[in-house]
Amino acid sequence: MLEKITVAGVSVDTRHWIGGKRVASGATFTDSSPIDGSAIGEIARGGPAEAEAAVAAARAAFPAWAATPRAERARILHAIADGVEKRIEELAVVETTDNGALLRSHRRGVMPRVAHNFRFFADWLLTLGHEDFETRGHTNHVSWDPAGPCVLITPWNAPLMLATWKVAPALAAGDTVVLKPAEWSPLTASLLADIAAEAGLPAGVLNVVQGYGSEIGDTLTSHPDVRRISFTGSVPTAKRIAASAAANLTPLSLELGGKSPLLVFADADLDLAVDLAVEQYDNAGQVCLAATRILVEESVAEEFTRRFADKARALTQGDPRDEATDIGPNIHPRQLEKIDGFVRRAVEAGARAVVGGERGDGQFYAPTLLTDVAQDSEIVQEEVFGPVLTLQTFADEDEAVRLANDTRFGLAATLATGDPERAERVTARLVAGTVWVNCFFVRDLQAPFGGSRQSGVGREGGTWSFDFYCDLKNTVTAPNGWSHSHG
Ligand SMILES: NC(=O)C1=CN([C@@H]2O[C@H](COP(=O)(O)OP(=O)(O)OC[C@H]3O[C@@H](n4cnc5c(N)ncnc54)[C@H](O)[C@@H]3O)[C@@H](O)[C@H]2O)C=CC1
Ligand SMILES: O=C(O)/C=C/C=C(\O)C(=O)O
Repeated sequence: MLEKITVAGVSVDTRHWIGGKRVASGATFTDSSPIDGSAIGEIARGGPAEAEAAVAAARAAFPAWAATPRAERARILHAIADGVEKRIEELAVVETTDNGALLRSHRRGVMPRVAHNFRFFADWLLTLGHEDFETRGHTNHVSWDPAGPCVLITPWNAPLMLATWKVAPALAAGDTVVLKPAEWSPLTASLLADIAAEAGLPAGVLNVVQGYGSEIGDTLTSHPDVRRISFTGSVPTAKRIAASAAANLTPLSLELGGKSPLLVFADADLDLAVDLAVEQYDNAGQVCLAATRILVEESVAEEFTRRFADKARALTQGDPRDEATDIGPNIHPRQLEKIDGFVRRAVEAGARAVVGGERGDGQFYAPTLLTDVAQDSEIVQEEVFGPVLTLQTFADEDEAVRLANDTRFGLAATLATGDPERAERVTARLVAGTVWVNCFFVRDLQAPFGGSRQSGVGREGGTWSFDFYCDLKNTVTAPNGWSHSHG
């Protein structure tokens, strides 16, 4: 196995990063590029031994990192952000080669957000107050104690962005980390380990292990020394992780799938509504937040569908490295099979493809809009995670809300309406972690982020991240040194 490979001109270490050292495994797996299916390189394929070593390193590093003053932890997080900013171009080209998402998005949006994740949580840490209050003359002092080693398991659709949402608050909180990136996009996590070491993060505070979740995951998630597990990915994997974590009652944060609705009311600005709908093809539909179920009021459905189809057909699908490309490939041949299976079964069940409905060359799937779909059908109820949207109509607000809420998910919802009172009424009735009104994907790290129902457990973002990654402690001190009062 080559210890270092060159990816789009960037040197990437293919080994694990454990206790401040590169560690190889006897076995490897092949990482391929979704752009053309070519092999990028052989990556270390970790198992229980590497998981044990990484947790041991995180455990050993914990006391010193937890005792590091907040201001120093924040300084190192800012230094990591500096390192990310210096290497935006490298991170962007490597990520695009690895997961096929648009290079222009990585350059201008995603990688700057990666740096921002570190800056935001570094700064937020310094604003976390010590909530002091009084009870019958006694003082209550609430402190945010570091919790311990955390296992962070992340997906392939936005690999470094989603990983650093977890890594940054965990490190800021004074925890140590074992990061397990997805096997379909392992590379930028390795670059992050280099950047963190260069920024002066002590050995063992951040560890990165590579490999298949099915081989390395259970040792990580059932480990008694692990104090927190944060996972983003699919519902079935979340259930396995939760079962494994149950052995030690390890607290979990789960950010899972979605089948979010876009509700278009007749009073909406229809051009805006169409733009919002077409935006759902972003990242080839591989976005948990995507509003994949378009619900349109009957009176404007025909006009909406016509305008949507015109826009969707004008999208450019192709090489994600080209500036002009709107939609790149899907991550893996297996994911493509899955997407195609969903569409074929939907069409067999009576759905009509108004736009797309078929595979393209290589790992591309045509942006697709399906109509004539039943509310209880698979295509309406299950997350496809590809560029496939459905369109249904509704007669009134009650029906819109009923359809919108009628899945097992509750991650997000988007409304297009010109009536602010309607927006307020409908929002109050929706089951969703985030609701956007006449906008989409406006994100702020201060906000709570997560899903209801099977879209997740818990919230991260701002103080909610510190609630999760810290052990909150209340210290009650008696006046004048002592008291036996407990009434
Ligand atoms: N952000 C999201 O909401 C995401 C949703 N998905 C959904 O999941 C479907 C399947 O995609 P997958 O890549 O198979 O997702 P997955 O949920 O299996 O993988 C996500 C991460 O979990 C790890 N993992 C897998 N099994 C594990 C185990 N037993 N213990 C610990 N970690 C484990 C993987 O290695 C990867 O790092 C997609 O079609 C999509 O519907 C996938 C990725 C992200
Ligand atoms: O970029 C964000 O703010 C959120 C992204 C979330 C996903 O893409 C996901 O988990 O799939």
